[in-house]
Amino acid sequence: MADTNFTKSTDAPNTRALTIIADINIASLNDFFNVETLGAEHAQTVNIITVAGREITAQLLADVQPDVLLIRSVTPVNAALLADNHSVKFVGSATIGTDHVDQAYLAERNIIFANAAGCSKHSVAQYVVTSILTLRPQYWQQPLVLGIIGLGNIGSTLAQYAADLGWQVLGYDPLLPESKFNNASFDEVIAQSHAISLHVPLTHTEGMNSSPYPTHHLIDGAALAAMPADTILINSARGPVIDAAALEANIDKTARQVVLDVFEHEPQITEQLLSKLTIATPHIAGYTLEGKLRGTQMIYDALCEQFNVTPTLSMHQLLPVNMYQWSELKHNADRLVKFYDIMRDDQLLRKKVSDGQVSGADFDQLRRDYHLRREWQA
Ligand SMILES: NC(=O)C1=CN([C@@H]2O[C@H](COP(=O)(O)OP(=O)(O)OC[C@H]3O[C@@H](n4cnc5c(N)ncnc54)[C@H](O)[C@@H]3O)[C@@H](O)[C@H]2O)C=CC1
Ligand SMILES: O=C(O)C(=O)[C@H](O)COP(=O)(O)O
Repeated sequence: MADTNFTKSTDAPNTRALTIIADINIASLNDFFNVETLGAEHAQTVNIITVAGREITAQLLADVQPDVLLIRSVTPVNAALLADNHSVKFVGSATIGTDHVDQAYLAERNIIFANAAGCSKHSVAQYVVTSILTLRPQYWQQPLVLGIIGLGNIGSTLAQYAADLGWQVLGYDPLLPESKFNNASFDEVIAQSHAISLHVPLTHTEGMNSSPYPTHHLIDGAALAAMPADTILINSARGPVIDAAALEANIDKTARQVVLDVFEHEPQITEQLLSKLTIATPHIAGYTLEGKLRGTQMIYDALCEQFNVTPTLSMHQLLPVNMYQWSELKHNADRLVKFYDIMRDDQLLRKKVSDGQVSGADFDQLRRDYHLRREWQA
């Protein structure tokens, strides 16, 4: 069994340097990971090497041999990444999704893994409410039937916002018991909703992330054909949950309004697909200050647990005052859609089209330079 003790036997206590390789897009890394916040008995110095998530490679991990790897969603963590590394004891992903991490392999290597479940659930749910009310302001006055596929942290948070707005929720989640919101079949959600929002993990029929209810291409040509043409479709889960080719064909036929924050072939997007979407954003549904800091906090807390130290930093010490209350916004049509100007994010993405596509580099740059918005307080 691999050694999970962070203190190497050759190091005298208190002379230990802790080396962390981290995705540069993790918020407030230096605030959360330093000698004071991790406990001086574990690290007299903390070296953080920040790298773009897509540039965290097997070679880098073999050369640096860090103790800790902190990632977001764009770094696949698997045997290929870690085969020549013998030092990593802890991998933290400051994200909700875990489809990029081979957790069985990490367990085999006795490497502790932590993610940030639920960290941006309000941010993503607020993105969805904002997109619907931006596209169809009439639903301030009229009840909307909102279909929600996946009723975990994000789906159930969205369902609560919908209920607060007087909307009807048709929810489908085969892995949860029936409930007030988990009240419909997949076919009913598809056929009877005015808007459908997807909040499932990316899973497959076999291999890593396999599930009895796989979500890869869950929305395929057949599902799209059964969906009324005026139903809005929103995907802020993972791109491959929708079959992109079938989606393009369906939009050509129905002129459906489609909102995508995630794309099957992310980070590239073709101009052809983009031109058919009503709202398109570069995977930023969860990018609020609160959502990102909560993600960092959660992996910091998990590392502290491994070190057996009490966390000393709370994200609330880093957050500016937040005066935005759902109890006020939900009664004020104008203020809610101005609170988050989703069309600005859409336009910034469209401006990046060049030679028939948005390149991966431009997509990533928009995300790196994103002005983190605020969450409204539920
Ligand atoms: N666009 C963005 O910025 C973000 C995207 N995400 C994505 O959203 C996904 C969902 O996030 P959470 O709600 O926090 O996850 P969660 O794990 O709390 O909930 C997911 C739910 O989906 C259900 N589910 C699984 N397979 C299903 C199927 N075939 N049909 C219907 N329901 C199914 C599960 O039972 C679970 O209740 C994440 O896995 C991630 O990929 C998460 C955060 C930010
Ligand atoms: O939490 C998740 O899951 C997400 O999709 C993130 O919000 C986006 O993560 P990054 O792509 O910034 O790693």
